[in-house]
Amino acid sequence: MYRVLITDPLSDQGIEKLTQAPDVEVILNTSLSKEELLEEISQADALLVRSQTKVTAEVIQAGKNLKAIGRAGVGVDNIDIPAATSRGIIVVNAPDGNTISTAEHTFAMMISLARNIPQGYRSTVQGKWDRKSYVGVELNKKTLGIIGLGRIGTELSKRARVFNMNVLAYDPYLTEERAHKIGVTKATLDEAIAQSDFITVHTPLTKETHHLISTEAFNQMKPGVRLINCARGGIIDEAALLQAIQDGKVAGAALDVFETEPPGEHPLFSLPQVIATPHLGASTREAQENVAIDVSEEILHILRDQPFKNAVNLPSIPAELQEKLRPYQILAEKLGLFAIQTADGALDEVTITYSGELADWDTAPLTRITLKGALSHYLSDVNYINAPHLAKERGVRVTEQKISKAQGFTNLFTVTVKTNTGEHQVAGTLLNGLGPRILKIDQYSVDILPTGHQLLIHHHDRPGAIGRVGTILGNHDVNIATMQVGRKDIGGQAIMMLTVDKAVPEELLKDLEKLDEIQSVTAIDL
Ligand SMILES: NC(=O)c1ccc[n+]([C@@H]2O[C@H](COP(=O)([O-])OP(=O)(O)OC[C@H]3O[C@@H](n4cnc5c(N)ncnc54)[C@H](O)[C@@H]3O)[C@@H](O)[C@H]2O)c1
Ligand SMILES: O=C(O)CC[C@@H](O)C(=O)O
Repeated sequence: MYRVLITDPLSDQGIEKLTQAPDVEVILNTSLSKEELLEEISQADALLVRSQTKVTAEVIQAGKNLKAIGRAGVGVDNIDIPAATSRGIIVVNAPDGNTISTAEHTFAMMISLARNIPQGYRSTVQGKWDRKSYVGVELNKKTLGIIGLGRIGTELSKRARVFNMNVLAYDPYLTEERAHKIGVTKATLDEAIAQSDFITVHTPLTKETHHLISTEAFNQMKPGVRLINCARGGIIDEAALLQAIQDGKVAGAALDVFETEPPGEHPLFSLPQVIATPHLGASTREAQENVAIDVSEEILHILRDQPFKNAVNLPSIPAELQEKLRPYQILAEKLGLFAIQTADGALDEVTITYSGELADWDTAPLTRITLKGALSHYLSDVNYINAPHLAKERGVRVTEQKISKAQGFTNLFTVTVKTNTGEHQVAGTLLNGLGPRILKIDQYSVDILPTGHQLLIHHHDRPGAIGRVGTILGNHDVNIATMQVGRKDIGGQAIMMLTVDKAVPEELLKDLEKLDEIQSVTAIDL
């Protein structure tokens, strides 16, 4: 039974997938103290939040069984992603479900700002009939600068065009072709800032976007410009905005998000030109249901080891590629684990060479899995999420190579591990209908199923060597399931590769090493 802890209010219908799943126990508690959260998370397999719960490194550390953190929404700034990644916990969000709601809210904020609707409402319900103070401006023929033309920015641009606005869009990833298709003018940041009557930001909050709109930007703006932020507090510098409104440069601002939330008695609220909502962008019945459904499905898929798509701390893999790569996963992991066990010393480098059809695909997911296989020999808490991070932390270089020819096979997968004592290579393939096989250990050809307990013996090719090895295994009551021998030259260097029915005891290895013709013996567990 998987325990899924939900600590922020989510739509009841949205989480039905979880509450009705026979293999899931949902613990719903939206008023946990920090201590209670640390206690509850220690039992949970997954955590589901909106933006209220701060999923800090301490919380993540306490989640001993935690496999996934789901964010019902887009922004994951309340989750310590590096801490989750280094613990191998998958973080998923629901990036699509609240796009329309947030674009509509932004549009509502822009119209409210243009027409002083909140100010007019307040005055009217106070019994006044003040029509002079609230003269607004039309959106028609005005220029709207959109900073960040992602999902929400794009939806907003469609609505702005219907209102006959000229849309200037700045986004480092925006191409002329896409701008043309959407019907906006691609602009530089300076152009969007200097030429717009309304400016709205729709980027994530990052190092680059923190205070992207600050004093320098306000200085470049048209007098009478109006600003909207329904993305993240901190993209607009609030102190600089306050000054720009007081200086008369900015005619108004509509804010749904703040540098600190809740903002309390913010100095901006004393200005009549500022309108505000309490982070309501995604607060619609539809959006909340959508994001809760999306993230619940993702959590279920992760827990059940099924494909999922919205991981924030993993590169996204198209479903078609996932299907192609799936059969190679066992081969990748086993080759990594096999290769590392053939090597002594501290691991410096892992090189994965993809040949044949593999060379044409994005093999990054397989590289992660191979690395997971290799590192799991040393580390207990490694998985394919944290494997690259753990390798980097330990100074292990990881490289991929691609070769179109696969030596007569449809595909060939070679793992080379370099340690401070030498270099070892193991190659394998996926045989159609037969599954994974190890085909080469260093320069020796073999044909082994990558599973179970193996013994790799380097020896001199001498008569009787195989018999003596067999006798020692028999003396230790270890049954040989399969045996293969490979050699370079008659009477030269050779290997024996044995699959045995149980783990090889240490004394057996010592007895084998005593034989004259044996150079090295390695027990390999796959
Ligand atoms: N107010 C709310 O309730 C609410 C609801 C949903 C989303 N959001 C926030 O809205 C923002 C946008 O969400 P989205 O779903 O459109 O995200 P998105 O990822 O689809 O779009 C973000 C865009 O910003 C662009 N970008 C990144 N850095 C940039 C930079 N330095 N300059 C210009 N553009 C840059 C990216 O290229 C991308 O196109 C996020 O911050 C999200 O957290 C707020
Ligand atoms: O949960 C919310 O209401 C806020 C969501 C929003 O900020 C997001 O990033 O998706």
